[in-house]
Formats: sequence, structure tokens, C-alpha cells
Amino acid sequence: MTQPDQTRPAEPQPWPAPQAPVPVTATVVVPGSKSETNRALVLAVLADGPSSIVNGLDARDTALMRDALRALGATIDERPDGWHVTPPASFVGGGSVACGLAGTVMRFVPPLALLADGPVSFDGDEQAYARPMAPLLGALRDLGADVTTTRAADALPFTVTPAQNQAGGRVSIDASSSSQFVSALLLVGARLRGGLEVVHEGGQVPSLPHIAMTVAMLRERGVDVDDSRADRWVVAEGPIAARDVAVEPDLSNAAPFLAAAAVTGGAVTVPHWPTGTLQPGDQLRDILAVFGAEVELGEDGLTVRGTDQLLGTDLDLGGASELTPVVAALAALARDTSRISGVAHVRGHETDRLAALRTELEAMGARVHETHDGLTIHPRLLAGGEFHTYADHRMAQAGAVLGLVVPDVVLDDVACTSKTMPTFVEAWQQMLADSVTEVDEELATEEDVDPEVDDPPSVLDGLLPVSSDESRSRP
Ligand SMILES: O=C(O)C1=C[C@@H](OP(=O)(O)O)[C@@H](O)[C@H](O)C1
Ligand SMILES: C=C(OP(=O)(O)O)C(=O)O
Repeated sequence: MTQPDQTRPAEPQPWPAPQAPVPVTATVVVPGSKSETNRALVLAVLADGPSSIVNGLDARDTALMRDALRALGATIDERPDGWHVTPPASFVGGGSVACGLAGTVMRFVPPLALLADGPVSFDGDEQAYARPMAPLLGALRDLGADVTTTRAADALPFTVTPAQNQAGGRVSIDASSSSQFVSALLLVGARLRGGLEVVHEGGQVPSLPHIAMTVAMLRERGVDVDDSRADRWVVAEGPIAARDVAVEPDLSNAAPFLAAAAVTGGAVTVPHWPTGTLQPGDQLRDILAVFGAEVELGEDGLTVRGTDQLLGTDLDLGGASELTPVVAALAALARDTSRISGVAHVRGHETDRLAALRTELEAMGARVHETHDGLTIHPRLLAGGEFHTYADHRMAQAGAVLGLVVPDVVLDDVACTSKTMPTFVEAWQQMLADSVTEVDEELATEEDVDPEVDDPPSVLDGLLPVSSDESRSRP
């Protein structure tokens, strides 16, 4: 059987988000981190020899990255024991790169074109044309490349024709709309003649933990990076050492599963949660705790237990902005008002996430106010209906969390989760099935110790049919 082409946008798939029949109680294994996988791939093709990557995320964003790197001449052999990456002897131009809707592809790959022997063209999904690119394209021009765009704005689609001298130097950029511009330049910096100094000039750079991840992964490969001053990074010229790596689980993709425990009063464990990590998703431990959940990092992984209180809260998500949609879903189900700040730039993510969240939560009955850099969410009794995902995997995650406790939430498309987790629906359904089994087993154990009960009940026996005009905010 031929495998579906993961690099294409998946056909939209409407999805009635399942309500939780019982408090969600399960162990959920989440696949590898998108951010680590795509950095590991880029660094492997820039390295001084072959590398292997174990537990790399296999999803649309990383399939696009693998194909992009192949278009530049790299060999990536996907074997059962991991991906084996051989860098090209020299980067080849003349090809075209499909970026889909992947920020890491549209930002991390164009600087590699500086090393190519000819022009490289870049295109993406229609929705990607709205994502900010201008600061990075400006930096590539400052490094001698000719960058042409086929639409009016400095955005996708575009072609990068390198100067052929592979010279580095100093570039100044405004990275207030995405940290990925900085990461993109740092990743290639050591391979440019004279290295690279990147200076940010503008408002606050978001997602700083993602830049710290880039710096750490460069240092792990022997690259000298000076990040001792705020808003300035200096990468010394030198080889990037080949390294065999294992990718951590994607902690941001754990968010909806852990949130499921918080909103239903259940308990979800995500195994293999790293005890030291640079993924911003690790902030979920603090975030879920301020919402009132119990959070425990132990040998089995991270366990989140819902309590009978989901509290409103004020959160600056500037460092972990990819969590905004799931956090907004939690806020809409909380007891009182929440304020999310520090995330003005998520207007340039897969969709304008602030507008999308306001629209969808208001349609369900919440009162939501868009601020200059976030959302104020006043919870109300919520009702189901069509929940639009805007081709955004994290909007789909938010809709799934809401659907656990609000009847009749129907996502217009759940297939967009394939961007970073093609197994999302399967994992969600398995989580709910495991929760039911867990409660059935508990009831059976009670029956063992109580001989009066002769017909062991199933938790499903007690499930009330949910009528479409009923709504509730807790199961
Ligand atoms: O470098 C990365 O891997 C990422 C950086 C962040 O981008 P922004 O700085 O644009 O938020 C984050 O939101 C995105 O999901 C992944
Ligand atoms: C912003 C995100 O992705 P991207 O890497 O496409 O920027 C995200 O995954 O939430």
C-alpha cells in the first residue's frame, strides 16, 4: 500500500469532538518534538559527517523539512532504527522547497540557500503567505543574496540567489514577530566565512526558550556561540560536529492531553518527560498548577491531576506562545476571568490565533476581549456548535479540550493536527477508551470486595444521553 504524501495539506476532516464519559485517566505517549527534530535535521546536514536521529517526529512539518534538505543535496535514510543523515558534499541550488505552513521550514531553510551553488525557490500553503518573512529576507539580502518575491509583500513565495562568497558578518533584524528569524540565522552562522553576529532591533523578541534551544544544540555540536548580551548573538566560524541524537517528546503537544485531566478532574501521565529540557512546553507544569491542577514530575513522567477547581489566572505566555490556544480553552472553562498576555506575535502564527480564539470562544458563549498582546477571557456557560480550526493544529487541540466537557462541539477539520501530530485523533480516542477501562476496573475491584453486588456495573451504564440543547462546563 502506498503511504499518503505527508507533505501535502491533509483533506479537511470534520470531527465531532468526543465528550469525556468519565474523568480522563490515562497514560499518553507523545511523539518527538517538532522544534528539536527540525533543528537536529538542519544541524545534521550542516555537520562535518553523518549523524543519526532517533525518535524524530514524523509529521507534516518534519516531512517538509526532510524533503527540503534533500532538495539541497542531503541524503536522509529513514530506517526503523532512526534517520541516518549524510550532509551533501556541497549544497545544490536549482531546486524548489515546499514549506507548507511550517514556520521552521520557511525560516530555517532559506539561510541554507546562502551555501548553495544556485538559486533556491520557496513556496507554501496559501495561508503561509500571510506569515511574517520580511526581517529574514532582509537579513539574507544584507548577507549578499538576491531575494525576489512573486507577490507584492516580502513573503512567500520567494527565490534566494546566493552571492557565492558564503560570507557572514553582522546583520541587524527586527525579530519581534518571530524568534525563528534569529534561530534560522544562528543555525547557519558557523558555516559562513567570518561567522555571524545577529543583533535584534525592535520590540521584545518572543519565544526566547526556542532561541536558547538553538544555542544549546549548536554548543552540543562544538559551535562557539556568545549570547551574553541581550538581543545579540555571535556565532564563530567553525565546523559543526556530527552527533547522534535522541529527540525528546514534544511537550507542547502534550498540552491538550494534560489539559484533559485538568478540565475533567482526572489524571493524565505523559511518560519520558525530561527532567531538564529547553522546550517551552515544560512551562505547562507551572501553567497547569496556577489553573489549580496538581502537577507531579516523577519517575513515571509528568502526571497532572484535575481538582474540583479550575481557577482563572493571569499568564504571560511570551516564552511559550505555542501554548496559547490550549491555555485559552482552559481559561474558557475556568471559574473566573483569565488574562493571557505577551503573545501579540501569535497573530502571525498558523492563523491569527488571537482573532481565531476570540471568534470561536465567543461563538460558544464566552466573553472574550482581544488586547494588544493577548486575550481576556470571561468564562460563561458554553454551548457546542461548529468550531473552526483555521488549518491550525493548535486550534484543533483547543477545540478537542473544549469538546470534552461541552456537548456537540464539532471541529470543521481535525486533519490539520497532522502538522505536528498525525496520530492526534487516535491518541485522543485511546485516552478516552483507557479512561473508561480504568473506571470499569475500579468498579470491578469494588465489586470483588462487596459480595452483595452480583452484576458488575460498567461506567458506560451510567452515561446519560447528552441532548444538543444542554450544556455544561464540567462532566
Ligand atoms: O523555533 C521553533 O521551533 C519555534 C519557535 C516559536 O516561534 P515564534 O517565535 O514565531 O512564536 C514557536 O511558536 C514555534 O512553534 C516553534
Ligand atoms: C507556531 C507554531 O508553529 P510554526 O513552527 O509553524 O511556527 C506552532 O506549532 O504552534
